[in-house]
Amino acid sequence: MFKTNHKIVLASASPRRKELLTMLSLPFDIITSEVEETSVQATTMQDYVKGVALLKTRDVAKKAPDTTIIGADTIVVYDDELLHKPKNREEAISHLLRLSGKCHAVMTAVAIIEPDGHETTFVEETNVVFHQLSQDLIEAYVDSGDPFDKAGGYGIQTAGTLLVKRIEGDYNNVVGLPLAALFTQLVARNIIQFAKE
Ligand SMILES: Cc1cn([C@H]2C[C@H](O)[C@@H](COP(=O)(O)OP(=O)(O)OP(=O)(O)O)O2)c(=O)[nH]c1=O
Repeated sequence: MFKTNHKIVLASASPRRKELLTMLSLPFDIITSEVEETSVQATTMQDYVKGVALLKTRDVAKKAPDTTIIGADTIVVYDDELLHKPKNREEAISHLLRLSGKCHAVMTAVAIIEPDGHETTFVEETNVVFHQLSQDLIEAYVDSGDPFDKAGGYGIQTAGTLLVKRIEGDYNNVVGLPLAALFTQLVARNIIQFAKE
């Protein structure tokens, strides 16, 4: 469907991002970054998440010259607060209790760094409304182990889908990579083209 003459690297250890990028049917490698995400200072959540995505992507760009690097970061924001990946059972339960019956925002920032150093960043936002959750459902879900590697403490693509009443925006953005918006940027930057037969 598409073609590229760029060597593309995904700067992510997330299996979900790998799966989503695979949907473009273009070859890419994975190189993960080792940066400390907490070092980013920003005045808005959008700037914060962009800063983290850029930090990871720049770190990988240093290790992989002559390539186009794509990196991302996903945050869950409720009531102007960041709900990080839960560190333990209590924190996972507390995140889900807070989100129960309410609407929160999932923001994913994407950074693209081209071989000449050109940087593109953007943030995509999806609103997610949770059902009113019972304590039994919250505990059973937390005890499944699913929340711990995920921002906000749930995965919409796994059993966490049971928590979700509705969403407004791109589903893939919640999973970790707004593929349609990324595609638009890759075409606009002429990194990928339509492969006409
Ligand atoms: C809200 C939500 C988050 N997540 C995941 C997406 C991200 O992988 C993770 C947020 O953590 P990130 O720090 O964005 O990503 P990561 O640490 O998994 O991977 P890397 O930094 O190497 O790219 O939460 C889901 O899988 N489903 C969901 O519904």
